[in-house]
Amino acid sequence: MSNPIKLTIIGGINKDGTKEAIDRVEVSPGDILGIVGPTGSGKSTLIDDIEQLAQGDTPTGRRILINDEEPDTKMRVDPRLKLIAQLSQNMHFLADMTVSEFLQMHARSRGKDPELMHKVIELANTLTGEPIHEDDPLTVLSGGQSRSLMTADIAVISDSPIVLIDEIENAGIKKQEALELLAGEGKIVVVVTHDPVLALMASRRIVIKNGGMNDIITTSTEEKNVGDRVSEVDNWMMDLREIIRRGEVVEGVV
Ligand SMILES: Nc1ncnc2c1ncn2[C@@H]1O[C@H](COP(=O)(O)OP(=O)(O)OP(=O)(O)O)[C@@H](O)[C@H]1O
Repeated sequence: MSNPIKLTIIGGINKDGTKEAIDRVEVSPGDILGIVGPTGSGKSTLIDDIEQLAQGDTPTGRRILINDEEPDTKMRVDPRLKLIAQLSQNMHFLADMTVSEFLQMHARSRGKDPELMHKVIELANTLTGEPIHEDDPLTVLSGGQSRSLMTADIAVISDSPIVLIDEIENAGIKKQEALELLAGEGKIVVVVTHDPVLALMASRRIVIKNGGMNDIITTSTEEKNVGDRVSEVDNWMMDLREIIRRGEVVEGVV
């Protein structure tokens, strides 16, 4: 498991240069934090600030603290320290190798047991309806398979304690399970989304307006229950899509 850390976002300025309403957000290991807001409001910009460990040197003027301290320069520039992993909608593999070769290589590069690849594939297959096989070439994986594999890879092999997720609405994966898997590993998960399954799984969500963190909403029990129901429907849709894709007949599921 990665070393658990605490993440703090110190507020900066809105697009018009005024101070943003929320001036401090603290996130603990295992927390899921949502980011919502209209198109163009500044959601991805907040994700970018976290990714870059901004220190007042981006247009927002925000600062990111790790364990209550300004991260040292090494942490900001050395990719091997890999504090942060990212998952996004447009995720495809370009490497000409098989799933098992890739996972073994990744495990070795992180000083881990290459046999962990079995666990990654097994977990990835709980997140997608289209099974992934060890010998599949990476380039033939569908979008859903790629994202499932990356999610399981981040959970099992990567040490990154923070995972940033930007819009995985049409992911083709069991989204609730994917987030639970990552947060269950003690990672901090920050997710930009309007998808009720994801937004309502977060314990809190930051509302972005005019470039700034305008509000922060704590998810109520009622919202959590709604989220669980939506997730069931979502998984059901995914299963149905898979049955239809395989050319089978939908029966006995109502
Ligand atoms: N606090 C800020 N100060 C100055 N510019 C900002 C600020 N926040 C966002 N911007 C700028 O506003 C534009 C839109 O931001 P961004 O792409 O983050 O929005 P978004 O909410 O992710 O949009 P979408 O929903 O379309 O993905 C960008 O050009 C970004 O640089």
